[in-house]
Amino acid sequence: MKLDRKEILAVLETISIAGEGKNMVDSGAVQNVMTFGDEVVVDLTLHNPALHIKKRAEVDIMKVIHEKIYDKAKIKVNIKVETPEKPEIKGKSIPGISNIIAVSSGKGGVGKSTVTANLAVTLANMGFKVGVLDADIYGPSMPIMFDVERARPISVEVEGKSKMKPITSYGVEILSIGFFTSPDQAVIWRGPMASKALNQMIFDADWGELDFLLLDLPPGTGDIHLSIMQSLPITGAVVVSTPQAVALADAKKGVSMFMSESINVPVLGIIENMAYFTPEELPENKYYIFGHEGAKNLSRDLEVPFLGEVPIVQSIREAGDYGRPASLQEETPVAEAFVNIARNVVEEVVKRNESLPPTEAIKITTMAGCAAVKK
Ligand SMILES: Nc1ncnc2c1ncn2[C@@H]1O[C@H](COP(=O)(O)OP(=O)(O)OP(=O)(O)O)[C@@H](O)[C@H]1O
Repeated sequence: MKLDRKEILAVLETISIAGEGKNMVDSGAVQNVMTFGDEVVVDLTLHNPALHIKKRAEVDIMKVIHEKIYDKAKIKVNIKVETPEKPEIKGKSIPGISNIIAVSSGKGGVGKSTVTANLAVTLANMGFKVGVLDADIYGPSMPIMFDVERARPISVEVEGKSKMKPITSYGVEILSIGFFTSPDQAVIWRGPMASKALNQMIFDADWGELDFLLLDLPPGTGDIHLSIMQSLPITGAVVVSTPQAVALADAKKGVSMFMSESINVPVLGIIENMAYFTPEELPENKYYIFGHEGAKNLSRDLEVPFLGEVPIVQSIREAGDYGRPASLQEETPVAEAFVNIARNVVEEVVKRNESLPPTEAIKITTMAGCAAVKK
């Protein structure tokens, strides 16, 4: 059987590289196709070094040729990765902080702060050094969730400089924008103001050595996020969503914000909160009141890892209000859910650090009209 190069190109025009809109021929990913009898060699250039994207491209090419042209074709796919020059500036390195993980949600109220607090204590219990920076300027909730509402960070002298000392609770170092405002005071933060305050809480604080600094972002995808990501070298982002369609639509926007070319923060994965309701006394009974596996399906569609699910449990809400994250109650389904999520997050961070260079603070180049960015 003699394979025809043009026919091969035509079928490759029906598939695309994950995360790219155009088909792989029009996008320029297919550099060359050669045929020798029943053999095909496809040279592919990708811009994303992620292993799963390479694998998926290879599998798709083989499948489409086998299915549509010749089922016994011998196919070889040569993949070259060319990372495009990114519009990034070197971020100030933060001595001692190994990984900054932004926890975000497209929609408010989906449990982003609850997930951040529980993930933090779980990681700390696993032996990691963990900090939480509560950047939720619209409603900082870490002081309540960690029962340190009245605490005020003190200033300490570090190498001749005065630094803010984070508050420690349940083995986690915490700084919150809420420590500097009174609970009933409405503070209107503009992007640059908030990012200045956050910068101080990162660079002028005595965090010590941290394996993970979790950043509890405000909900949404506003210019405040761009300001924050412009000034901090974020390792990766985690997106929290509930399963219902309205939340998923916003989570999708959140993921695409991080993945957009101008922001380019790796998405470590999606966490499904309030995945199902389970009565404490009957943990086997699951009621999918907000829909079934919505966030899991979204992560499959967007080709980002699914990091795990958290049920709706009364004790999670009570523990949040009481100021002792629910996952501290060991050997409960909630604690197990967070151990699973924490393991997946660590695994994704390790993978990310192996496959990509350190994230630098991002210079936003396409922000015409955005109040947060001074040109
Ligand atoms: N899995 C859960 N089970 C029960 N209650 C939960 C769960 N997750 C969150 N909650 C509760 O839902 C409420 C909102 O959660 P949380 O404040 O974490 O949301 P958020 O997404 O951070 O909100 P915001 O938009 O203010 O940032 C809280 O009362 C919290 O205790």
